[in-house]
Amino acid sequence: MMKTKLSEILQNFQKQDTLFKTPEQLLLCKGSCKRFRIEYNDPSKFKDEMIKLQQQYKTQIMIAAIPFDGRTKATIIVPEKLERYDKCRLIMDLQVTTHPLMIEQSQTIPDKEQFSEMVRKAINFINDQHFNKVVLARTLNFHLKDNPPISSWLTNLLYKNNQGYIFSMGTDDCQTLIGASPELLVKKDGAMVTINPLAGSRKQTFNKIKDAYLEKELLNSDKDLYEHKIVVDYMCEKLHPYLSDIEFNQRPEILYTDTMIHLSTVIKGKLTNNTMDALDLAQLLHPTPAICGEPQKQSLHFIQEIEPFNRGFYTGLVGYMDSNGDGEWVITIRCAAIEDKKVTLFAGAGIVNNSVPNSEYNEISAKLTTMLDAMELKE
Ligand SMILES: C=C(O[C@@H]1C=C(C(=O)O)C=C[C@H]1O)C(=O)O
Repeated sequence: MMKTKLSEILQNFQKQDTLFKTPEQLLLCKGSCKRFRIEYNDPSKFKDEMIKLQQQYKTQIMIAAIPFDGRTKATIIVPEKLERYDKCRLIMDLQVTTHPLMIEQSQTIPDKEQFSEMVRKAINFINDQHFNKVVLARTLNFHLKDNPPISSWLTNLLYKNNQGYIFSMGTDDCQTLIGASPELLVKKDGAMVTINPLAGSRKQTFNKIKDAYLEKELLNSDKDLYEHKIVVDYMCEKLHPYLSDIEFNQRPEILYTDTMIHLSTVIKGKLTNNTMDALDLAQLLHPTPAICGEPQKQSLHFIQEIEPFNRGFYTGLVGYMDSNGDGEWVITIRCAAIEDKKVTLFAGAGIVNNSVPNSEYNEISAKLTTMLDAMELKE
């Protein structure tokens, strides 16, 4: 079997190219592709557009980035030439690359005080029974002196996140979306459907004894188990009409990322309705309470009102679908949006009635480290 070095694949990777790596395979589109920006006000219209493009260009695989909400257009990539590598064909020969950055300006939006105020407001709304959970986010903004070294950052993300879903995609002529998400929203492979919600988090300490303690603490924390259960219950309720033989453990498991420890539940089932494709399933679930809230409508409205920025692609979806309707969609977290020399990092945390503003702020700082580490920066 011919093997390929990952370092060779990444050579000359440009900000407009597309890479999507799952734990099993890597999709790559270097050079020419067709890129479409499509309104996302109405998910079913977006779906129609995607199918139309698939038929028009007779393409095997389409890659797309779907925004958090209708304020941002989605991006569909129709590759002219797509390379697909199975994991077993890849030689993981990457090394951390160092690329010192000159930062002209940096800013946290919202700042600590504003964020704490947002959390307190959310808790008031929860106590007044407007919703049970809401996910609030913050951003870290950098203005660089030079063009961002995207291929170095991508190399570092790939090096450090062996288990995750790594992506870099030109979402517009001058925009790039890059990140390493640990969260699979949905995978469809024939009739088999897998979803893997995460919710409930601790910052990894990299000390075995302390991390083992944190694992235990997470697995026994009523607050985190409740946050997690809200997501699992929502997923099961949404999928129930379309899946049979739904299987999952009643108690969540532990999942490690490069920086975090999460509660995780793998849910598997068999599609009973063979007209549903991977995008239908993703749109059925998005936005989940792992990144929005519960109930969806009220928490979404709260987020749109209170967060002092537009999430754009953050907490949206990135993934692919093939001409059989199979594909994988992951939640766009642990990511950055790059526009020329401006880089915006995003992260969020689930708020429930007994959340503590300072802990949520720190949890977000920990989540931001995935991108900061790749950029060799500190908050
Ligand atoms: C919202 C984010 O992460 C989500 C929120 C989590 C939580 O609140 O515990 C855990 C994983 C993700 O579902 C993020 O990383 O930005």
